[in-house]
Amino acid sequence: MSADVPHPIPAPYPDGSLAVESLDIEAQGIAHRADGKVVFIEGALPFEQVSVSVHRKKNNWEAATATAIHRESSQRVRPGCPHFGLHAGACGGCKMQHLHPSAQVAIKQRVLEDNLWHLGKVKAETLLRPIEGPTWGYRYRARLSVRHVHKKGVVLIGFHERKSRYVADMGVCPVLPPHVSAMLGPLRELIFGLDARETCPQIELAAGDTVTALVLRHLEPLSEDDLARLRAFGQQHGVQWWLQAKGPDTVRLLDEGGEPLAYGLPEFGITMPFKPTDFTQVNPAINRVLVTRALRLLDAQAHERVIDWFCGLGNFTLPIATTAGEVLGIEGSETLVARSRENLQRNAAGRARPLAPTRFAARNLFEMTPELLVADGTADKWLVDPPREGAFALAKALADLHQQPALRGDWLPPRRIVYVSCNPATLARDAGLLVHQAGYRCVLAGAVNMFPHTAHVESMAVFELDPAAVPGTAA
Ligand SMILES: C[S@@+](CC[C@H](N)C(=O)[O-])C[C@H]1O[C@@H](n2cnc3c(N)ncnc32)[C@H](O)[C@@H]1O
Ligand code: SF4
Repeated sequence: MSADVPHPIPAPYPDGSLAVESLDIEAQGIAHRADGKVVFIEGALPFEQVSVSVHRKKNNWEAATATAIHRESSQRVRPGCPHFGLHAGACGGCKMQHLHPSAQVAIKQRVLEDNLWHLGKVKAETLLRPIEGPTWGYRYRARLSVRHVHKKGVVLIGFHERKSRYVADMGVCPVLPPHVSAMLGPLRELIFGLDARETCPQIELAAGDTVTALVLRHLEPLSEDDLARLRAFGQQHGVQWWLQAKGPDTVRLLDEGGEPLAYGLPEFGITMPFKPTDFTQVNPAINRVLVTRALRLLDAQAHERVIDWFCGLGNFTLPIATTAGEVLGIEGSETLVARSRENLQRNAAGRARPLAPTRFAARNLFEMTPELLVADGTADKWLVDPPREGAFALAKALADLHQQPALRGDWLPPRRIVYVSCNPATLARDAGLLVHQAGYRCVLAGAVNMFPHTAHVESMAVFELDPAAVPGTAA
């Protein structure tokens, strides 16, 4: 737990109730006792006066739950989902539905700034306006657990309950697309009616712009009757069934044919077909804004070479190829690299302005070295979009090359880096390396509300090379 405490600290009230000062990213209110002890309070919001019940005590902090709210925050709103709450059995999928969405975004922005400063000793010169989108019906990807509860004679399909491995009893889920939320009841009935209802532990949702795919994980072969039940459900609800017998490589379509799963980036005239287990961004509306903003910040020119690190299936690479002179996309998964090559071919045809020459390569980027970086060649600009672990080896190789010019030869570092992050802690760590050891300035940073109502913080930051740091790199 960490507390970001503004000063002066409001005193507790004489009746023992507490004055809530701020909120942490787990949506716990933060207050102080008279002796300075920090209290993390579930269900409390900043500027509220609350009574609490303490359930954990340490020397310098306590964990508590709000039992009464004596003065309510103007940012408190009615949760939009009946399964949201603090009680046992409440769904653990969302943490902040009781807080106005704009206040949620403000917290995420502050978490980003705090991380940059505390972990990287970096302060962005300018803060980007946070990227916001729809707060409901946004979640086009989800992994739902399935349990047959004998005692109750039901099948549950949902996220886990708060702080528990039990599956929440979810009748609806307003963060899922409305047609998927409406399908949860019939889906429970379908699985309950399967011969294999004991051996299907998970359903994965992957929705594209027009196709909704469900991947059924099954531990035993499915009977012909079960396959017929799945087909009938698919036809009735407009669902494309995929089956997964073992690992992700075993995923296959139940019935070949039909429209491919795909999402569009219409601003760039690009369509991206994908398989339901490929990495795609969870929130397609935010993804469109994210890609457009990243491209605007990158500002790739026709004479420039750009490298897209951790490129996935080419979500940024192909849009970059609409303006840049040459693009290289590098990614760890061979499957995604193969898919990105197919997507390049598919999108290259029939364009008024041809896509720039674009290559893809598969490589483990956690093992990047200065030598490998030099071998990838000079690029004017980089787009970096790593997984939660961040891009430490990449930033470290850049720092090593900065500090040991003899390793560089003719190679030059990128003048600009647009870094898209799904973990502010690793972004801050990498930003610290870039700014303090590789000759960059952090010129912009801002939060991206990819997952409204959750504690998840996406963000982006832009780094500019100080031309004085490396001769020959002025724009
Ligand atoms: C946040 S996703 C971004 C993908 C893509 N830029 C997009 O927007 O869809 C991170 C990507 O990093 C890839 N990845 C994870 N670990 C990796 C590694 N060690 N080396 C290279 N790529 C890796 C994942 O396969 C995934 O495609
Ligand atoms: S994940 Fe869905 S069901 Fe769970 S609280 Fe959020 S909106 Fe409700």
